[in-house]
Amino acid sequence: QRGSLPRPASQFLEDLRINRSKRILPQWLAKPDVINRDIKSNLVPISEIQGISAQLVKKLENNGIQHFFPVQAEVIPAILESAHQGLLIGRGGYRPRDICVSAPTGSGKTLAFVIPVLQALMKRVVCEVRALAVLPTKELAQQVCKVFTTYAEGTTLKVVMLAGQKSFAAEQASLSEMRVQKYFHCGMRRSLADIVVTTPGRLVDHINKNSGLCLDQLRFLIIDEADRMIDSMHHFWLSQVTKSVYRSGSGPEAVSIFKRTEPAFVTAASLSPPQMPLQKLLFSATLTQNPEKLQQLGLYQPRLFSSVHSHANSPTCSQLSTSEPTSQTEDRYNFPEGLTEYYVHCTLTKKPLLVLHFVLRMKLSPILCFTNSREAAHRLFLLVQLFGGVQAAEFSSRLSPSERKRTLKDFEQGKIQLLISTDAAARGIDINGVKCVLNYDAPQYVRTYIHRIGRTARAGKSGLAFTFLLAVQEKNFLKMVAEAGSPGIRKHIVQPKNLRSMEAGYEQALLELASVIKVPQTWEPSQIHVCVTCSSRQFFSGAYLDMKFNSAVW
Ligand SMILES: Nc1ncnc2c1ncn2[C@@H]1O[C@H](COP(=O)(O)OP(=O)(O)OP(=O)(O)O)[C@@H](O)[C@H]1O
Repeated sequence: QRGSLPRPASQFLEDLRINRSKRILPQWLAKPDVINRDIKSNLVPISEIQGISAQLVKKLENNGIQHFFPVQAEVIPAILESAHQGLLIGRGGYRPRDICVSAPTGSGKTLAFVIPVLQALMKRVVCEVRALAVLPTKELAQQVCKVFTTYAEGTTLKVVMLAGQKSFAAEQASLSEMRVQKYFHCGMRRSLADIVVTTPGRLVDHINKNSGLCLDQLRFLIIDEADRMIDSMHHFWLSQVTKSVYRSGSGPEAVSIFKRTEPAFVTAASLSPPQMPLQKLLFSATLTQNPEKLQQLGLYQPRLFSSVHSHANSPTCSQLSTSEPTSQTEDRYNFPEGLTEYYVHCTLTKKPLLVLHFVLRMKLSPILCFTNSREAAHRLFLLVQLFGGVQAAEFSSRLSPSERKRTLKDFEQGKIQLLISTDAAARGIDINGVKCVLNYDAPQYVRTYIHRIGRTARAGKSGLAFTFLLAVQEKNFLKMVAEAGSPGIRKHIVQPKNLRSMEAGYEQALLELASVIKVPQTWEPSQIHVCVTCSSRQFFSGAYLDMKFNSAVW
C-alpha cells in the first residue's frame, strides 16, 4: 500500500505459510469405494458374486479359488455391471464410467480384471480385439497373459501376447490372417485375437507398422501398474491407442451405430445414436491421487476403488519431530495387512555380512534382496558365492530374458535361497512363497519401497521386510515411509556377536572377489569393502578401477 513501510521478508514468508493452499481433491478421488485391506477376514464366496458363468466358476475352483478377495468382490461386479447391456452400449445407453483401482500389492488385482473382462467378452460372435492390457515390462505381460490364457481355456476367446518374445513377423501372424473371399475375388482380414496383452513399446510398433492390430472394436483398455505408466515417458502410447480406436468417427461409417467419438460432456446429442464405449480400467498398488497426473489418461467420469489407509504412527514414526509440516502433496498408499516392516541400522561394510546373517542364521529364505544397481547386485552375488553355503542367484538386465525366466522359476521352486535383484523384480512379479524381502540398498522413492516389500506378504499371507539403513539415510527414509502411510516400521538390531563367526570367511571371500573383479593390488581391505558394498554405477565402470582410490571421497 502506498505510504506504508515494506513488510519484512520474514513476515512475508509467514503470510505465505499461513495462506498455503490446501489440496482439495475432486469428489471421485476424495470419496472412493472402500476396499478392505484385511483379506483373510473379508473373503467372499465365489457364489455370492452374480453374473459369472458356471464355466468360469469351475475354472476358479479348479485353480483352488473358493473365495474372492475384497478387491475382486468390489471390482468384478462393477465391471460386469458396465457391460451388463452387452458390449455396444453402457447401462441405460450411457457410456460406462472408467474404473481406477488402488489396492495393496498381492491383493489379487489381476483376477479383478481378468474374470469380468473374460465374462463380458465370452458371448461375442465375431473375433475382434476387444480388450487390450498394457503392462510396463515383458515379464509382467507374460504373467498377466498366463492368467488370461488359463481362464480363457475352454472358451472361444483367443489371447495373444505382443511383448517381443517372438519375432515381429510371428506376432503379426498371431494377430490376424487374410481370408480369400471366393465370390468377391478379394481378401478380407480376420482377427485372430480377442484379448491382447502387451508392453507400450511393442504396442506402438504394431500400431505404427500397421501390423494387423485393429483397435476399431476395442471395448476394454486395461492399464496395469498405472502409476508407472503415467510417470514414465511411455504414455505416448496412449494417444496412439486413442487415435486408432476413434479413427472410425471421421469416416463414412460415422453415422452408424459403430460411430466412436472421444468422451466429452453428456448431452442428448452425444447419446444418440448410442456409441460403443471404450472403458479404461486402471490398476495399481500406488495409484497417484494427483488429479493433474490422472487427467493425462483422459478418464471419463472415473470411479475409484481404494483400500482404507492406516494412519497409526509407529514408535519410530512418532520419534520424528511432530513440528515438521507433513507434506500436503505426497500421496498415501496401502500396505499389505500381513507385512511387518523393519529397518536395520548398519554401516556400508557390514551390509553383505547382514545378508549372510539373514540367510544362514535367521533362516528366512526364500529371500528376495534388492540393490540399487545391477553392478551392486552382481558384486553381492559373486561375494555370496565365494563365501559359500548359500544357493544364490542374481536377477537383472545382465541376464537374457530366457535366463531371467528360468531364474524366477528356480526361485519359485525353492532351488534358490537368496535372489539378489535390481528393481527389475520389484513391481508386479508374483513369486509364490517369498518369506522375506531385504532392501540391501534403501530405495530412493517410496513407491519403489512399497513395490519391493510387496513381493512378500501376498494373497493374505504374512511376510517380513528389512531395510538396511546407513546413519545418514535413517531420518529421511523413516520420514518418507511414515508420510506414505506405513502402519509402522520397527528397528531390528543385529548384535555384532551374531556376525562374528562369519567374519573370517567374509574377509577371505572379499580378497578372492578383489582378484575376480581386478581391483588394484595397492588397495587396502577397507577400500575393497567399500568398493564391493557401494552401489555406485560409475565406480565399476572401468574408469574408476584404474584410478587411485581416494577413500576420502567415500
Ligand atoms: N481369490 C483368490 N484366492 C486365492 N488366491 C488368490 C485369489 N486372487 C488372487 N490370488 C493369488 O494372489 C496372488 C497375488 O495376486 P496378484 O498378482 O493379482 O496381486 P496384485 O494385487 O496384482 O499384486 P501387485 O500389486 O504386486 O501386482 C497371486 O498368486 C494370485 O494367484
